[in-house]
Amino acid sequence: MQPAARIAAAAEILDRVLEGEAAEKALTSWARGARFAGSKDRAAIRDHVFDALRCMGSFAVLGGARTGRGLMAGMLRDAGQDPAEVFTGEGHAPAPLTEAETGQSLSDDEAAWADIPDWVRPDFEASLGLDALAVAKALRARAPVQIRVNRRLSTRGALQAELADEGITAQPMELARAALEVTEGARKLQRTAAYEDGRFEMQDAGSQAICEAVPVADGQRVLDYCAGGGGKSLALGARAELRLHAHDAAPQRMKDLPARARRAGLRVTLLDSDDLAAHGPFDLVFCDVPCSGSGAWRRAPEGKWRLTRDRLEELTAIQAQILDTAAPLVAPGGRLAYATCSLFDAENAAQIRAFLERTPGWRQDSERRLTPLDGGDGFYVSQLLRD
Ligand SMILES: C[S@@+](CC[C@H](N)C(=O)[O-])C[C@H]1O[C@@H](n2cnc3c(N)ncnc32)[C@H](O)[C@@H]1O
Repeated sequence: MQPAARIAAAAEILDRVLEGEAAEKALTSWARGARFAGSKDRAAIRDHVFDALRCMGSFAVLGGARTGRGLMAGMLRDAGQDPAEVFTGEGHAPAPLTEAETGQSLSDDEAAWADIPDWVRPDFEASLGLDALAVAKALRARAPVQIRVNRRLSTRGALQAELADEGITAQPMELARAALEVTEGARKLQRTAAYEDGRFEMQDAGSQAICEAVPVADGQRVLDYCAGGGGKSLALGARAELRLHAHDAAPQRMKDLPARARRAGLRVTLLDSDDLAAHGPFDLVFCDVPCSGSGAWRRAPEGKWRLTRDRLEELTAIQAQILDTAAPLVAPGGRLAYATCSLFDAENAAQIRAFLERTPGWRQDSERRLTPLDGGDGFYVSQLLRD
């Protein structure tokens, strides 16, 4: 496909996303009806769609409309290209832009704020303080690809060399001891023997860093209370001989975890809600709670535009309830790690303050907040100790 035809396809897919269809679904159904598109075409179209979702506010202004065409015209203008050169109507190129589709220019700062929904901005600025504008700018860019070396089975140096043999370039990161950032060949990662054999996992370095911040020791009984696919379980289990247990309110989310754990050389016991108390108490309960996902808006940009004030309030209520339910599962002297991939105080420090106020017998041991300025996604972890 010509570059202009890819832009036309992305515009068509974006129109469906703007009507409410999930981006992944819209991309898949488009690809099904477009057998002529090769893997490079599909990857380029996907990049256009996700770039537009990350920068939907600014691209709509630059392109003159919050439509698939407007967003694509805005994307081209943002990159310093004249959209008229692409919107020619020739072959499979999109039709020429109309007068109504003339966009306005934006400064870098204005573009960054246009890409934070208006209702979010006050909380965003209050939570991030002097970093707010820089973080808003960082959220406009694609997320880097980062992996976690499974230090049970390899080292960063050995894995770096192994990946280099497959044409994949990766650099060690400071943010986490097991993190590598992949700068070339990322699309090949999940087809390598190193991946098949569990020598690395796909995991953002911020996510790794908050797991590394939590101390673990051989023999400890550990519960990953909101385990989902098990990213945190696997990261914790790679560091010590733990008795690992995983739970999720939606148990089907853990369906791949036993196989993932086996590949990583670990064993995890899956627990239903009714079995938790019988298997407790635990030395460590890790609560990677459902949240706004604002720290990961580079990776999952649809969430930024779909989040509402009501949903944020619902999430903070669920988080409080998880803290209240998980805390009694911690043994006396044990630890509860509360983690989010949110940038908002309401889901982070304020949530912990409220828990400590209503729950005697607990104190905060430490707290860490990361933003995309640290090199990975935004994350928060508070570690609480039970008397
Ligand atoms: C942030 S995700 C977990 C991601 C996972 N820990 C990982 O690293 O791959 C949050 C998870 O919490 C689960 N969840 C939602 N409400 C819950 C509740 N009340 N109790 C336990 N888990 C819950 C969701 O089903 C979801 O899988």
